[in-house]
Amino acid sequence: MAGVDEGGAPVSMSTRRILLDPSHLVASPLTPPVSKSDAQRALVLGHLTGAWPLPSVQAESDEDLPADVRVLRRGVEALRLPAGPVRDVDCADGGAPFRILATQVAVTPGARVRLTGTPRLGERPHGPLFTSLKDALGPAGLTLTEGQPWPVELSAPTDTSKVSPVFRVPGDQSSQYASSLLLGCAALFLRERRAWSVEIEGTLTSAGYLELTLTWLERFGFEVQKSDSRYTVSGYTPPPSVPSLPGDWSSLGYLLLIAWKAGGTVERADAASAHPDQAILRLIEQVGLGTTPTGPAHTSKVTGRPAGGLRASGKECPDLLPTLAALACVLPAPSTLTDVGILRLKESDRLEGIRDLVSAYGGTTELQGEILHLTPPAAPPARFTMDSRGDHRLAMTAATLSVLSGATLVLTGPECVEKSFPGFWRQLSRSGARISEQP
Ligand SMILES: O=C(O)C1=C[C@@H](OP(=O)(O)O)[C@@H](O)[C@H](O)C1
Ligand SMILES: C=C(OP(=O)(O)O)C(=O)O
Repeated sequence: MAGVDEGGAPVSMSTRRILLDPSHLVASPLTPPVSKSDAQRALVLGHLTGAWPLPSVQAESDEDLPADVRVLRRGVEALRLPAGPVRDVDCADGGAPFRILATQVAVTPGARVRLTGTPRLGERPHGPLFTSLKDALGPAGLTLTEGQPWPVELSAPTDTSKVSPVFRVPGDQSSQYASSLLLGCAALFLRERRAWSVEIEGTLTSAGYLELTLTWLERFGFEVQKSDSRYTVSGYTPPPSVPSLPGDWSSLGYLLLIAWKAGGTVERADAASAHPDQAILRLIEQVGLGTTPTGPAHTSKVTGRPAGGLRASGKECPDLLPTLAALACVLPAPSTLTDVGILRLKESDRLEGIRDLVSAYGGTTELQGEILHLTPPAAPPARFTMDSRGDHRLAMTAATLSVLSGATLVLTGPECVEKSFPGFWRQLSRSGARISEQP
């Protein structure tokens, strides 16, 4: 969770500091957690179609389960209780869990839920999703009230069969609005047996995540028709088996770079995954690094010598941009990140976070509209410091840069990795990085 210091600079609310010494790396196998984006979709669809508890989430050890997956599971459990008093669900820092749950509450007949979260989650944009829910389901009796910013309290209608079956939502701030509403359409289709649609207005950002939602709907047996910017859930046939969950490609982004540096391997790198961050494979190839399958299935090693700079877009893979910024800091030429505006709306202002990290490492950035030019330092520093601002991706990016460069890192607020990758520091230790608490 992020706050600001006396001078107004963003800082982590945590005062815990660690020192990371990357000078004794050893080749070892590194394993990512389950993908939180895949698991959240599968949990909702498992709940709707009778696959509960979801076997593939049950199979994960609780200590390795991303906090966002635990949030979503708690929310669904609240919806499965008999109708009764208002239930409280703390969404912590989870953007997707909060947005997905808001719609699921709204489409669960008679549900009454009070959602809360961190101050940062409260200030991230949610208005267009709420407006869409109220426009479509308000006439049936949905009420949605917002605190300042918490709690967000929803009371769902008991009968939605008379309203027009369409949600309209803008696509430019977050794909999560459309994904959340489409999962809502699946719930409404199952109950009413009539087609429900999401109409996306304007351009859609992070489009790969809406594709991921479509993939999961299809895996669970839903038929979804697409025409222009309208997605319609129009059929359901139970699938022969409940799909399993892949490892997380966002987390594999850090691990692939660490494994490259340490000469180790990554596991659970499933090329059949539909996660947008699998783009990391193509993006590292761009600069001369490549993966080779080795040993057991879904295990790879990374080899190569970087040549040139990289270019990547926040529209395609927003969550990889911090990771790629770390790689860009050790490349022999400047790099370019495009469509970076979306990064301001994440767990922290990640655009500012990336620029601060590059500068702490001795590099420079220049922002031209939506394009960030990044130039690595002529010589790497021996040591750099960073505050995670409570943002898991900034914490893991800073650690990755430390490993890639050999520079010692002093990091404030390391525990935020819980959100997507609770075992990150353990995995890093496996590759020989020495982590100690700082007074
Ligand atoms: O749907 C999802 O699971 C996600 C969508 C993306 O967000 P936006 O669509 O808000 O860019 C991504 O950044 C986030 O980590 C997870
Ligand atoms: C932005 C992220 O997640 P969310 O939007 O679900 O909080 C993320 O994990 O980087």
